[in-house]
Amino acid sequence: MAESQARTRRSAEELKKGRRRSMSEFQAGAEVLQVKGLTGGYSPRRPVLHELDFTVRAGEMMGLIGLNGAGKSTTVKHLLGLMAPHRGEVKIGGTTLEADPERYRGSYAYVPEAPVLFEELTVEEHLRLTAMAYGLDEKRYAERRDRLLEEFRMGPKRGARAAHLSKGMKQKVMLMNALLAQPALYIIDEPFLGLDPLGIRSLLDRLTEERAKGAAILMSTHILSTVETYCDRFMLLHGGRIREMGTMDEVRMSRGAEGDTLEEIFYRVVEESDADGRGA
Ligand SMILES: Nc1ncnc2c1ncn2[C@@H]1O[C@H](COP(=O)(O)OP(=O)(O)OP(=O)(O)O)[C@@H](O)[C@H]1O
Repeated sequence: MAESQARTRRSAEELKKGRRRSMSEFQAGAEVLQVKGLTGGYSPRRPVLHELDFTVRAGEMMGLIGLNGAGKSTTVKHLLGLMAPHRGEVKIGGTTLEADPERYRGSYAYVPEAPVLFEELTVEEHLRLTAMAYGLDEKRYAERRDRLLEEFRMGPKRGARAAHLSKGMKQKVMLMNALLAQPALYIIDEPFLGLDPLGIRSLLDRLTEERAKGAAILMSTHILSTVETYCDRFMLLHGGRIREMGTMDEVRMSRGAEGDTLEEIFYRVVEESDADGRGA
């Protein structure tokens, strides 16, 4: 146990080196994520992403959708700074990764599709680690922790080690960590995998609340009905290109597709893109 606490402290110190930017530092509507001309991928000779241009503003939820292999995860890897652009740039919190790595990394929380946890740490130790890393004071930490444990129905598991949690519970810990930190930008990859219906509802309610408080949210998912209901705007990637972007109304209007669902628009865009030879 002492060893796990020491590890918690060490990891927190590592994370704390950065200057964290919370969403309260951003004006409503400010462009928290700015992507300009991003061309990138795994080999400079064969880019996967082509000239992506988009922003996510404070107080906005953007859905990132596309078929398997469209380039969603590759886009996210570029945003996280795990891959360098071949051309173009990515700014988070007003800075590129090169210009100010600490501020850049401190401005977002990332929730991956597959949970990444310390097997030996308990649920509560994970939350405490995040609180230490983001410099939360004890009072605020305790308030947010208790609320999240209740909302995600994880109270009974607060003392359980990650190794002993179910798949969905592990995912909940990742989400609770992000929500505890309250960053300027949430980058969330397929958040609903493994969550039960109550967990999905809690997450959507909380994301809606965070957005109302000024958070910017980029959410990649295959659940189109959720994008249609909850996201302010969406971008549809196909073959590493943005083939549609905007609000549902904007896209319907520009395509003359009044009354169409996102699913109908999605199929049409994919068919058109394949027909003109620019598909995946
Ligand atoms: N590590 C890698 N090395 C080389 N190419 C890769 C690698 N990972 C993905 N790719 C390729 O990049 C392209 C985009 O893949 P990506 O994982 O970004 O798709 P995605 O939209 O996230 O798909 P999914 O919905 O299946 O998660 C695909 O052609 C894929 O084969």
